[in-house]
Amino acid sequence: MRILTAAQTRQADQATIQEENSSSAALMERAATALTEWILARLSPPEADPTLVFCGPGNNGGDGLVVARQLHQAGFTVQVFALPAEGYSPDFDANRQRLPAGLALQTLSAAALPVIAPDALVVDALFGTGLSRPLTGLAAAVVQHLNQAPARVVAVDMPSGLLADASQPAASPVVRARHTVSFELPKLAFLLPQNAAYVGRWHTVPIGLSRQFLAEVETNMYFTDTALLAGRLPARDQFGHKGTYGHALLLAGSRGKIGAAVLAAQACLRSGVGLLTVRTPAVGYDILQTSAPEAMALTDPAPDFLSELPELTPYSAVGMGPGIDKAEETKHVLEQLLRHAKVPLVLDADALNLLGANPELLQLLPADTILTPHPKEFERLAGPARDDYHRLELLREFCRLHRCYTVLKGAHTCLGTPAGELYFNSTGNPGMATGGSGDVLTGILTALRAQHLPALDAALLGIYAHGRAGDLAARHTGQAGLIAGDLTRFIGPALQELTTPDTF
Ligand SMILES: NC(=O)C1=CN([C@@H]2O[C@H](COP(=O)(O)OP(=O)(O)OC[C@H]3O[C@@H](n4cnc5c(N)ncnc54)[C@H](O)[C@@H]3O)[C@@H](O)[C@H]2O)[C@@H](O)CC1
Ligand SMILES: [K+]
Repeated sequence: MRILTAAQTRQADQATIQEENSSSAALMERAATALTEWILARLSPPEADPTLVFCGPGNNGGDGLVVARQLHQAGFTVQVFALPAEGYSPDFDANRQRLPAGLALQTLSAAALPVIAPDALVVDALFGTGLSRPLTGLAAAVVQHLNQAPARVVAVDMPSGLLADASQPAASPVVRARHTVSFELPKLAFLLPQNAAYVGRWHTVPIGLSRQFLAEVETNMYFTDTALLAGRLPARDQFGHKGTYGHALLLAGSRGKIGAAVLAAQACLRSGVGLLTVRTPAVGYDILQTSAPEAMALTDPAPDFLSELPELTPYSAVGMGPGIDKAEETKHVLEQLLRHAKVPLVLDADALNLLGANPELLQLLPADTILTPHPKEFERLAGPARDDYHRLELLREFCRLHRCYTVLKGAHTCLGTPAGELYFNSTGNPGMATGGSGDVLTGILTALRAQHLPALDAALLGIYAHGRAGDLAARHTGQAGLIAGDLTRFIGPALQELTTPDTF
């Protein structure tokens, strides 16, 4: 699905209203009802006693008034408060009129902010996508008051004070929500680690925004879900043979890190490749032949690290990096690979650190190479970022400049493309923050590229399947107990879910 800016979200609202020939009040009622239902599905009145709803002067506040009315009607003990303002939005005013007699709107004042009981449910409807400047004065004081309360906060659409798609102004407070319930689509802000403490756990509720608008709006940010992946992974050919599915080469491992080569190899084998050859230094030969017997082993003349590039003709894709060393000889292997490879490349780990330390090598990167840095490795490639938003700008620039696909690994792994698009992944869990997880990803991506998938499809599918394998594995191991080797067992099922079925 697409990720919209705040301005595009307003356009989506308008397009929906026009398409349905309805009104913004009707859309507000629908949106707020979806949010009320989200609460009612989780809490009954005694579990949310009292419920305090804090409203701002705009349509986010209007949503809050609707939620307050509906929860009151559902038997919750509700108090509803509004920030004083010179003017309120028309839909706010209309919903103020609709508050039932037993539910009076109280105006907030700095001198008497309401006491919030520890087990209260707080609905934060102060500001949503219309926030246009830093919070100051009473609005800031109310946010700080909510943040000091030990209550459970549910934010309507956005935690108040957070901008949907841009860096936070310094010193502007933001509500720390336990849950954020967003209308229809996630906001960019939810996907960045620096906002996690404000957003809490986020959820989307459908509000029936115009399908046509959402399908056609021009954006360069996407949230990778199964709909976005549909049709990208073809079913296997009835008459296919191992030659049909490519021959991958992995350049991996050094003394003490042959495990990385093994993990990448196992993942590659589990991702549908026809043949796999793994080139390790001599120290890796026995280990690899024993732990990944389906792979062919090719030994480098050096005992402990890679020192020579093998003949590349047999291979349909090459992955380099898992467990390698930063030795000068290995740098030479990388340079030769970049100069001579005529097939797709995947670069990871110390292959990226070698690129970072020798930026002249970046000029040799073949177009459509996939790089898989974590944030620290990315910093070595593209320089330090001021914050998560700036890092995304650097990612866009880097991919454009080097015509490459860069997989910035993290909770919502972000794929940057040469066209300047950003794709945020939707699968995976914190159990995957464990050594070897990245080696598995490199194996998957190399396999998909070896099978002749375009770089974008291979990257999107590989990242998603890697996370999904982690989610499936964690059902058995728990998150803390998950190790990278567990992922390899679930790559097959994850890819199977994504495979385009044969249709009649
Ligand atoms: N437009 C629509 O049809 C719909 C809008 N919805 C809701 O409307 C929200 C957006 O509504 P709005 O565009 O009215 O915006 P908001 O309600 O987020 O905020 C706008 C109001 O806050 C004031 N304001 C902005 N920054 C401020 C600051 N720093 N300090 C003090 N006041 C400030 C503005 O002057 C304006 O009165 C969404 O987040 C969502 O909750 C939903 O009801 C769905 C339908
Ligand atoms: K809010």
